[in-house]
Amino acid sequence: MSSEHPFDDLNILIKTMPTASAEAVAAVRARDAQLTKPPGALGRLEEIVEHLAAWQGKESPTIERPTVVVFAGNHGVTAQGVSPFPSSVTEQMLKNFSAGGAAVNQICATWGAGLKVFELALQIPTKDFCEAPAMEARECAGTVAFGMEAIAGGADLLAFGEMGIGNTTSAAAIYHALYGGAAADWVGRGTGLDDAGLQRKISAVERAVALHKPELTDPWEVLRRLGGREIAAMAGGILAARMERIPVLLDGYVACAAAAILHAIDPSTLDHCLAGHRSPEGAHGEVLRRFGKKPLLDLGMRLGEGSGAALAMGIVKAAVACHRDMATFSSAGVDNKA
Ligand SMILES: O=C(O)c1ccc[n+]([C@@H]2O[C@H](COP(=O)([O-])O)[C@@H](O)[C@H]2O)c1
Ligand SMILES: Cc1cc2nc[nH]c2cc1C
Repeated sequence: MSSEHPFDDLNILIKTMPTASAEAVAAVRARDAQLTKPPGALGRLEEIVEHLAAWQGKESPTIERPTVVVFAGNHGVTAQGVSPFPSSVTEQMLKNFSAGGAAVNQICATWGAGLKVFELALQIPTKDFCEAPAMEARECAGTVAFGMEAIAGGADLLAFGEMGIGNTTSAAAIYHALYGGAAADWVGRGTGLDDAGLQRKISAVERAVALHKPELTDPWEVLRRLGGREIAAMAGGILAARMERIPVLLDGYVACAAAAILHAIDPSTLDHCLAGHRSPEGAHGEVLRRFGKKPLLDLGMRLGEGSGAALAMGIVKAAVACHRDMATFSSAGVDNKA
């Protein structure tokens, strides 16, 4: 980050993003027409392969190193009584990820996907954004940059996930700041708040957005004031994936708050992303609608940790396997339609 304003380099990078390969999509469509099935019969699996080809820039897309990257952070806003779980769970879950005991470990193992987990200064929670900006500008931009570095390792499909007690309050505040309406439109029960807790959470989001409103002129400022480190790092990861032409599967309600920051800067920043799933938390469905993305899965999952996107990796792998390995009408001696 060499520029005067910590986010200037990111804005410049966004202006140089690669675009989709129309040639690769045309090649996929040509092969698809020869495969032993009625045209269009694999439905969205066909669109998935076109998406991968467009963004990998490959006529024959590959999923050899699917990887889930999870970032973890702690949140000062938990002081407002907005989560039923204590902040200690964030670090304890990191140990659980390392030991292979979390849900996302099992889902990744099922598909042979890699899992990388990064903790972001868990001992120093972000500031309570009901009282002050969550992060300093350099800290926030530096964490976005950390997220960009974290994708190194040769992945050909990425999903970004998070762990952070209190972070559904941060995500709700980001959505309320970006999209307006009432705080209650964007707030859900997170890990299972009761009615009184839900009212505290709505009040916290209302007060935070009202406090910061005059300064929320730029989406990066929304991230800095109302976000968390894991949300900043996911935004960096999504952006770096785009620069490396790696398609991304978006996870749930919290992961999409990172995507929403990028989308507010320039909607085309999410063109390389598919929505992995829809979480029942808050208004995730409405957020995906604003992105113009239809989720691959809708299984009532509201866990976070990248689990919904990780599960959708299996669908994506199957789509690629069909495209790559199905026989053609001529190779299998199957009569094509007249
Ligand atoms: O991503 C989602 O759709 C989602 C919905 C509800 C909860 N979570 C997870 O639950 C944690 C935050 O919940 P909370 O109630 O502490 O704000 C955090 O670790 C998230 O990964 C995640
Ligand atoms: C136990 C637990 C596991 C999680 N995984 C992601 N968020 C979580 C929140 C809790 C509380």
